[in-house]
Amino acid sequence: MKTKKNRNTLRQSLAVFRYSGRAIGLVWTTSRALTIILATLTLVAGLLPAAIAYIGKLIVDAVVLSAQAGADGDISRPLMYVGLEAIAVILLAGSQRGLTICQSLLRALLGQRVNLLILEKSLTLDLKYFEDSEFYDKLLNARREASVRPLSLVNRTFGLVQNALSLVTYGILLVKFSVWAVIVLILAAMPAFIGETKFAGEAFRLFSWRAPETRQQHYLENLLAREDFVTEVKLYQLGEMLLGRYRQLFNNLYGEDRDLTLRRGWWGYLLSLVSTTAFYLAYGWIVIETVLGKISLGDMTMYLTVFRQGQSTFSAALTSIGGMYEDNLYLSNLYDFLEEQTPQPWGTASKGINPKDGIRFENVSFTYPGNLKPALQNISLHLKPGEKLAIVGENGSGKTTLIKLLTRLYTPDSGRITLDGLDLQEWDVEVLRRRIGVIFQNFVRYQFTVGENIGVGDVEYLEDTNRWQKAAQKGMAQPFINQLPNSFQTQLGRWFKGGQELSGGQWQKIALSRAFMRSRADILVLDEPTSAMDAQAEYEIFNHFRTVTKNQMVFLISHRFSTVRMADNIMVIESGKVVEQGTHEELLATGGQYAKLFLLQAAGYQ
Ligand SMILES: Nc1ncnc2c1ncn2[C@@H]1O[C@H](COP(=O)(O)OP(=O)(O)OP(=O)(O)O)[C@@H](O)[C@H]1O
Repeated sequence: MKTKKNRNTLRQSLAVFRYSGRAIGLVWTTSRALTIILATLTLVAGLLPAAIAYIGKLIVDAVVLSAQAGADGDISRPLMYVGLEAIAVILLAGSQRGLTICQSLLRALLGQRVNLLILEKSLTLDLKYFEDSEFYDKLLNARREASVRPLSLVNRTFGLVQNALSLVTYGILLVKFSVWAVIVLILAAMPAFIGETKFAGEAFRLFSWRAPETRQQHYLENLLAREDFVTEVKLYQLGEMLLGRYRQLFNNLYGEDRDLTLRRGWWGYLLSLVSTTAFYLAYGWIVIETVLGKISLGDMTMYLTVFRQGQSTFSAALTSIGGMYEDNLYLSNLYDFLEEQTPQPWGTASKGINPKDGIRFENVSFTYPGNLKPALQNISLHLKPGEKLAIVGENGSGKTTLIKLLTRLYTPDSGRITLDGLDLQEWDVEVLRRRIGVIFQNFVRYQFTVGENIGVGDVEYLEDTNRWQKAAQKGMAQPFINQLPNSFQTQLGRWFKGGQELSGGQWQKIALSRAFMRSRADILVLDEPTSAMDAQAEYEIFNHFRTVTKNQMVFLISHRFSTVRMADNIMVIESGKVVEQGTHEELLATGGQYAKLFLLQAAGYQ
């Protein structure tokens, strides 16, 4: 039982090195040359202190010998040793300076590398991961300190190797004095070593548990300090309440921090007393042996150096281990994130079986992860090339979800969606997405120029001013863009110098133009494209709609019936199910849900 416990404690302590290998691997792949230099300098810096201590002994012994010989004494030998020590000290200083330079260079390279790894991984992940709070915690943990922790671990690992080398060589020098002294010193060092690893582990667990609270804190900071929230925070007078929550979170976290810091400091001090006492007992022993004439003055000088430096090397090693554990555990978070399972490999098809078939939904059902109620149930529809479909339904009926399935942001739980006769899953997702132009309700307002805000609709032509203009014309954005100070070159948003803010409707025109920018796309998805536009703009879009989307299949979601009428076919959904389908005239004639809502809205205008 006891041995098992001991083994566990040992394993826990050795876990310090679990991620060191990976961190070194990361450094190795980041810059081989720097890793080799770092390793070499570490070796030199680790071995030289013992060599210097030994030369010190040679100096004293040679001096004593020469002094005893009086006037005939040999002065050249002690002086040669002094020269040798000077060279060793110069080398040591050089290697330490070299280590600092390597670390500075690596800091920049490694920070960039790890950040890139994290961002590249984020790109491969499905939308569902970003809606999952646990995943966010992982992402936050990985991104927090991504630029410093890996290098810190490498520095500490190498630092520890350097300290260990020094301690081992000190040990070798000391063995000559007494094996027992070495054994006692090692045993006396163990409690401090184990204590340090234990507290460092605790610090990490605290750090991981806290991810949700830290995320809440970041969120509150954002609410209080970002321009998109500030209007509402001021007008609803939320400032004090939000600050109160922020303070409360800090106080809770600080309480835990303070406890751990105090315990760690107190125990660290107590346990290090054990090793210090052992050190000084051994030191006293050496003094006695010298007085008794059992060892030379040179030996005593050497042991004196070994003890002084051994003590400080040992505490440096302990500090390294303490920090290393935290770095290590940070890396475990990072790898947790990087090794998050990516979705199964996507299909590879770039062409369908029957290009004239268009899009079909066959009995498609879908429930969001974590929800009980399906968002869509048994949806079937068919859209031939060039046809326009409007989807109508009350809030939460499943319209946007249908679009998310079509754009393959989510995968149906049952049934299938085909494009040109081929299941969406079989399509190469890049090819598929190139065929779709889309504007969502919560489109992104990039803090870029007007032109780029439209250009992002087709990154291949991001900077193509001709295409910007054509898209802006289709999206009804051209007239107001012409009035902006720098036309298409006007910087938008307030984050960067000279940025202009647009109105809600103007932004929507930019977003609509962005969808039209994807002129090669034959599927256009418009989720509430005109909800913020004035009546005139909407009327004009309505008039030109058929011409500008002539060859495109269009999915149009709108609560405005004036817009809905643009479509060939209208589908009414309720609680995730299709309840009516037909042309505007057909649905009016049926006198169902559509007719009811249409008449309701029309009555509002009379
Ligand atoms: N990311 C999500 N995770 C979990 N549930 C979701 C998510 N998005 C939507 N839902 C749920 O799925 C249902 C359908 O939502 P959807 O966004 O498709 O509605 P909608 O018809 O587009 O509504 P609106 O007219 O308000 O835009 C709703 O009950 C909603 O609560």
